[in-house]
Amino acid sequence: MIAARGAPEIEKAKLRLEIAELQAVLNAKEQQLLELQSTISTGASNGGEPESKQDHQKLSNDDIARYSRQLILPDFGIGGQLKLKNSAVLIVGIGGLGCPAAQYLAGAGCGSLGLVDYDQVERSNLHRQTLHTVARCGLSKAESARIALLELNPHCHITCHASLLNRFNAMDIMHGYDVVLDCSDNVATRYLLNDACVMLGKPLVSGSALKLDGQITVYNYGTQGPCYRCIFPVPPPPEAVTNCGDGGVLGAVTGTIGAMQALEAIKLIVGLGDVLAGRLLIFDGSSCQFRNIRIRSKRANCHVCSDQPLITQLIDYEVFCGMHATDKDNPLQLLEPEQRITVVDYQKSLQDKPHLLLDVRAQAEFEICQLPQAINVPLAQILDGSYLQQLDAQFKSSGFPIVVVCRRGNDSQIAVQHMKNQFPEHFIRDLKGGLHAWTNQIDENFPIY
Ligand SMILES: Nc1ncnc2c1ncn2[C@@H]1O[C@H](COP(=O)(O)OP(=O)(O)OP(=O)(O)O)[C@@H](O)[C@H]1O
Ligand SMILES: [Zn+2]
Repeated sequence: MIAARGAPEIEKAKLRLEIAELQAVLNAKEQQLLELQSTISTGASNGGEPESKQDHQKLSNDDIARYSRQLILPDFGIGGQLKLKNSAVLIVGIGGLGCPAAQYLAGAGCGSLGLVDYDQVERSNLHRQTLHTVARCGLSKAESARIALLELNPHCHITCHASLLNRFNAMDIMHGYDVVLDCSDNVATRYLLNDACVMLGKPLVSGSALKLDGQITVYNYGTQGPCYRCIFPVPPPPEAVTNCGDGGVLGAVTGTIGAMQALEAIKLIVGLGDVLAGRLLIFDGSSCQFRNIRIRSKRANCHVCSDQPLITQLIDYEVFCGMHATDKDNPLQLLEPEQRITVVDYQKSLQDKPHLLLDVRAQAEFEICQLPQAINVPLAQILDGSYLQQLDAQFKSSGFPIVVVCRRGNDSQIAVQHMKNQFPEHFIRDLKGGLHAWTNQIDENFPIY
């Protein structure tokens, strides 16, 4: 069943990745060299930290030529450019938001950028994560972004943190930066960044995007600016949260919000315009409308930013939110092992026999790819009972075994659990690991998304 992909293609991809990895090592060495050179000239070491304590007093001729179009802006000028050159910005998440944000900050001449991401580049990132490339699939996102950013602006000092930001490393990583950008994709990281920014007294430029919609605001700005907890004292229930991997997103939407995050960071550093604090900008990409809504000011009894905070050190945010901070290896474990069937067992013992294969993904996903014989019944129709009424009639006549499949084997478990309540005696199994397991274990030519 498994068809081998062309050997030269695999060889080519391997070589491209090897080149990218070597380039990442080379960049890290060049960065070390620059740091050593600056240690020799200043007599002090910054231990690989951002050069936030830099005090450039002058622009070079290269700076003047490079930044000329923004230098002539009356409210920006030499003073603004020098502030940017002496600034350090930390970007958490080098994905759909973090890539454009980093690109505009490096391009504008931000002196130091810190890039935090635990993940590696995947093909499904490329439509929106504009700093990564085909050749760098498999490379750490932080390293991949550094390669692209140094090509754009070799004067930018870039520090890569290719690890998960958590309560143990956050204060250490964040303390040297002037502004933090939340370009992450999960609630646990949002609370972590908020609390750490409040404790460290740093503004947090927070962005999010899903489907065709986006939002951006600045938390913890000045004495009156609310923090994330002032607005959301308690996390949402896990089932109310959707990420881009499940809900989908258009790259131009993350690009819009990421670029605006860079703009707010530049305004904060330079002292330009009205910072988007105490307001939330909502972007509706489908009607192309921006709405600016006022959000509440600081909450007098906020657990972290009030005068008598209850939270004075970082907590376990995954436990607090009941959600993971990573989307890696977090499969739902809802069913007992005997209520599930592996792709190998399904293929061997059931696929060629009469059975009902229900695919519970949304119709748009079913149209991308489907297993032979699969019938599309989106999860919502199973949960609202509308499909089960039909099924009841079919059961009485056929009694066929039922297998339920989805993309990764999470929704299929929810469907099986629901159906089992109605038909406890019937053979109903969830296809363990879903279509991803099918591609990985049965047919590598089956599309993966
Ligand atoms: N606590 C964290 N520490 C480091 N990186 C984080 C943390 N939380 C989220 N991220 C990173 O933030 C980025 C969010 O970007 P985005 O949602 O566009 O990417 P993605 O996870 O690659 O998307 P997809 O869901 O399509 O796979 C990801 O690259 C993710 O690895
Ligand atoms: Zn608060």
